[in-house]
Amino acid sequence: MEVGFLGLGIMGKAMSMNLLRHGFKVTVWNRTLSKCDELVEHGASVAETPAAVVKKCKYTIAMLSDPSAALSVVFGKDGILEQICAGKGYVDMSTVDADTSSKINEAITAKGGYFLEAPVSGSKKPAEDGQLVILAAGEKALYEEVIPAFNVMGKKSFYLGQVGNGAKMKLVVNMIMGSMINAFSEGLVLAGRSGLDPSVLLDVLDLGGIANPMFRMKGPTMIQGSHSPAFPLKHQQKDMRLALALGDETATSMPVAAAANEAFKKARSMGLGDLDFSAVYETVKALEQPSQKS
Ligand SMILES: NC(=O)C1=CN([C@@H]2O[C@H](COP(=O)(O)OP(=O)(O)OC[C@H]3O[C@@H](n4cnc5c(N)ncnc54)[C@H](OP(=O)(O)O)[C@@H]3O)[C@@H](O)[C@H]2O)C=CC1
Ligand SMILES: O=CC(=O)O
Repeated sequence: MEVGFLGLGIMGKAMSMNLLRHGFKVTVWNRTLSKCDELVEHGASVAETPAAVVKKCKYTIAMLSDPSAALSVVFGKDGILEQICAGKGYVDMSTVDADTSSKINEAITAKGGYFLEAPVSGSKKPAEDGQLVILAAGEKALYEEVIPAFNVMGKKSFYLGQVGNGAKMKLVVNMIMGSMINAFSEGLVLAGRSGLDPSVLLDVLDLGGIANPMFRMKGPTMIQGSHSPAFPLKHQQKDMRLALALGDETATSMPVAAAANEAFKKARSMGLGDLDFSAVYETVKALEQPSQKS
């Protein structure tokens, strides 16, 4: 199967590498073209523009940072719309909001193409291991045609119906995740300031009802103050912002998520946006320790 792949960041690189490893013929494009070199070493072809990828491939997958990147690759100069036509499919796996996905869907289908949104749950390591959870919505026929690619990139694919449902599901999941990492950060700092060993807290958590892979994986490096980016904090803050907007639309009160978003914004203002989202821990550590007397 031949596929195009747009966006070779942390996720896109790992996902397209998996496709190559499993025998797919892959044509890649990245805004910073030099990032294509490593994929070429593993057998990929390169195209100069998104339009050139679509011209060459029946199916094109995108994994881009945010709504503005997703829109510019479709609507911009040399973008997807210049070449999409009947018989070609476009699958956007970026995390965006439902409005962005719907705009892209309308434009692609107006040209006769097929569209599927398919954001993913899982980070750098699951992407490398082909263990993502894929949240697809849109054209069912396209979903069925690209299942062989999803099976290589992920461990489970959900088909969620109309365009927008994939985006919404992803935002709900990341809203929960972003709130959890904040509560976890506060717990680690509280343990330390209470004279407890935070690494013992990790062991206690891991044996109880709130044990989870995120605490298990991130806890030890957070305690060391190491936040090498797997999921960049700026993207987690984007997801909180988009989830809160979904909360506005649906009149859903989310005070916990709103507080978590403020913490991520604070982290960005401290220059931590390119680090892993676990760096929100540093904002809690940076808060002045209240005096014991007051
Ligand atoms: N990292 C993770 O753990 C996960 C991330 N996601 C989501 O996946 C998406 C990608 O994440 P990730 O790979 O981590 O992000 P990165 O920041 O590593 O990569 C972002 C990619 O988007 C490209 N890009 C940014 N702006 C534009 C633009 N205006 N036009 C064209 N290309 C652009 C970048 O190109 P360039 O190289 O030129 O900058 C790069 O290829 C995001 O939506 C994120 O929320 C979902 C699940 C997990
Ligand atoms: O979007 C991030 C993830 O870990 O999933």
